[in-house]
Amino acid sequence: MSALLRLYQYLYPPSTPTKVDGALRFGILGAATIAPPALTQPALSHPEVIVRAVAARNLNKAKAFALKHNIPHAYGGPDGYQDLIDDPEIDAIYNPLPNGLHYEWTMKALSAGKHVLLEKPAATTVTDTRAMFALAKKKNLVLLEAFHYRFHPANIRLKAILDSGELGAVKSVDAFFCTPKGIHGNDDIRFNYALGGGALMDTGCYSVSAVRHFTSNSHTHPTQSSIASAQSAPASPKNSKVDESTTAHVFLPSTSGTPSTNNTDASISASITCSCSHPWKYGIIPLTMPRITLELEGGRVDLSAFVMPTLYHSLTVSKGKSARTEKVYSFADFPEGREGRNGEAWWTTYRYQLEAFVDRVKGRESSTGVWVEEEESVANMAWIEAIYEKAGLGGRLPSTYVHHE
Ligand SMILES: NC(=O)C1=CN([C@@H]2O[C@H](COP(=O)(O)OP(=O)(O)OC[C@H]3O[C@@H](n4cnc5c(N)ncnc54)[C@H](OP(=O)(O)O)[C@@H]3O)[C@@H](O)[C@H]2O)C=CC1
Ligand SMILES: O=C1OC[C@@H](O)[C@H](O)[C@H]1O
Repeated sequence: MSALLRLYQYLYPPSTPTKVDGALRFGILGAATIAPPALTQPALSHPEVIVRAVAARNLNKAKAFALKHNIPHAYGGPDGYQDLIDDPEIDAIYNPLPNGLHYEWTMKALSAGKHVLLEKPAATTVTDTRAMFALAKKKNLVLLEAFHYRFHPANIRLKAILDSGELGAVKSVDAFFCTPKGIHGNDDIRFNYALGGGALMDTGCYSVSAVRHFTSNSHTHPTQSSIASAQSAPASPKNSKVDESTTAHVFLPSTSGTPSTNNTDASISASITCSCSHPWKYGIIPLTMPRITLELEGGRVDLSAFVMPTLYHSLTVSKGKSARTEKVYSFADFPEGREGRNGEAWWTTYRYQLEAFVDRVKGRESSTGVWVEEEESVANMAWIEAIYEKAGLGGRLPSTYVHHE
């Protein structure tokens, strides 16, 4: 299937099934740019998902968004977000608010008994991240940090290749994800410190997540010696705590789950590059596509477009002079076949993620076999905090919201 056909089928899903009884009814907090690709579009092809309402600070904005995306209810005004959360016909909240508001509104949603699909990065601090998961646990609710890339078969296949031992132990990893200069305006949430902005928070959180996941260090926290170096370029002198770009070189233990105590030969060397304002090559070519490369004892693996593999990606395994390239758009592309796993080649990372989220809420085993656990979200935040400290920018502002349960 070609990239064009996948794009067409993404835009016009070949099946838009009738919603079943007991479908999960979502409410969206904010008429955010990411909400259509991450939720309303994937919901079209999911028989168990209904997007019931959207809330925006301005009611007219909410109504326009609702009309455009075929959402039956809109909330607005100063109480709009809370009204949406309190709607008894809503079971789950999608939270794509600015990072600095993730904690407050996730706590409020959980408090009201709603499951939460929470945009990345989970919050601005480790403490706030832990508190959200503690409340979810207490309330027996599902809370997922939306690291959508993890649910796509291309990334699942990459992890399977690494875990198979075919190439031996990982020696180093390099993860890159940037957005081109000018894509985000100066008033974008990404350049706002009070709202949890910064490149490491934005695209960098994927690279931090990916280097940890693919080296089997999902639960590993940083130690004093694990960040070898980190440099951040502030967005502007006025905006000196917001990084326009960050590069970091870190060490991860070569065995899963054992925190690194020093940068020994046994450590995996990882490099992370992110930017919200990456220069265009020759002024016209945006060299910003996400990519991850792992060097192992017996070869090398490259996955292009690891954050957005649906339209096109390339998973290349090189051993000495030989190389093979795999394309893994659905589980049917796995060498062993799909083995009862759901998915179509045109499904985006968000669609696979939605499948897993619904499975989890319904108490079913995930058909993607993937989940982003609480401890992974907490550890990711810890690495982000530690890299910012090393780069001299200090941590992000904790939320000022005080939750009373
Ligand atoms: N999973 C993914 O691929 C992506 C995830 N993201 C994540 O999603 C979140 C939103 O990103 P994005 O959609 O690009 O951002 P937008 O700026 O488009 O949306 C943010 C929403 O937050 C609301 N909001 C509430 N308070 C404020 C405030 N004080 N200032 C600005 N906005 C406010 C606005 O809602 P209202 O409509 O009420 O005015 C707005 O719609 C971030 O956490 C980001 O990291 C972003 C892009 C891709
Ligand atoms: O999560 C994201 O993915 C896509 C990027 O363009 C965006 O800046 C980031 O928020």
